[in-house]
Amino acid sequence: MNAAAIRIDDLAFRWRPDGPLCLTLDHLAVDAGKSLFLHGPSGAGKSTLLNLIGGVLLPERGRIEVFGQPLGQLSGAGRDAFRADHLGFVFQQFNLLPWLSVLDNVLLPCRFSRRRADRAGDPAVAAKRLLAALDLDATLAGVPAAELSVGQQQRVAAARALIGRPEILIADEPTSALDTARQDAFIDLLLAEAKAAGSTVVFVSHDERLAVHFDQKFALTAGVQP
Ligand SMILES: Nc1ncnc2c1ncn2[C@@H]1O[C@H](COP(=O)(O)OP(=O)(O)OP(=O)(O)O)[C@@H](O)[C@H]1O
Repeated sequence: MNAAAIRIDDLAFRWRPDGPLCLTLDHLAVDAGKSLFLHGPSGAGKSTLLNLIGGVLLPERGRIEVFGQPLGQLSGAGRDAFRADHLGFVFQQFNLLPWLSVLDNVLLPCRFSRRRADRAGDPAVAAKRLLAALDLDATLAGVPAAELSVGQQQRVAAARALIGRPEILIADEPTSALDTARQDAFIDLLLAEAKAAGSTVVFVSHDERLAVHFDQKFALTAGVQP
């Protein structure tokens, strides 16, 4: 059995057909249930690579498989459904819907994916459990996301990414707004919940100090050859 959750071979990506190469990568594999720390300087292509793994972007060359599914073999709609079913995202700016309550933000993936809703069991119960596990006060569940502090938004974004136990959890610099002690505490909570959910983690940061929390690390370097 192929235990790789993510497998990338011979990848090349450019934003415009006549533009420079943005990213090249010979090989990267992450085993199921493991955590990968992806680092590199600003502009090295970290967010671009996450979008390739999520099937939001397609490479010019190469192969990306997620749990044995080559993303390039799926249609656009197929990749959207695959992403909703199997991947949870924590974005750098969290991307919460400000007018929705904390609880409704966490429940969003269950609206877009029947599979995520089924795997959550009772989604509202699962959402409240995740919020508690991520140290968010239960009294905030009904509060609009717009009224939260940055640290609270981050925990809601993490709960939203984890609901319905996605096979892959992707986090793009989710700690950059926090001080060092709170970064470490948040990463520990995130990894503990990902482990409980059985999720494979890809975590991006330019701050290599954070690598100690993860099973595996991979560096992207800026400036690939055209
Ligand atoms: N939508 C886009 N269209 C064209 N070029 C883009 C687009 N998004 C990013 N780029 C370019 O691709 C390169 C890689 O960007 P990317 O955001 O992936 O880097 P990063 O390593 O995540 O950087 P950071 O740490 O600053 O977030 C940069 O040169 C950037 O200017």
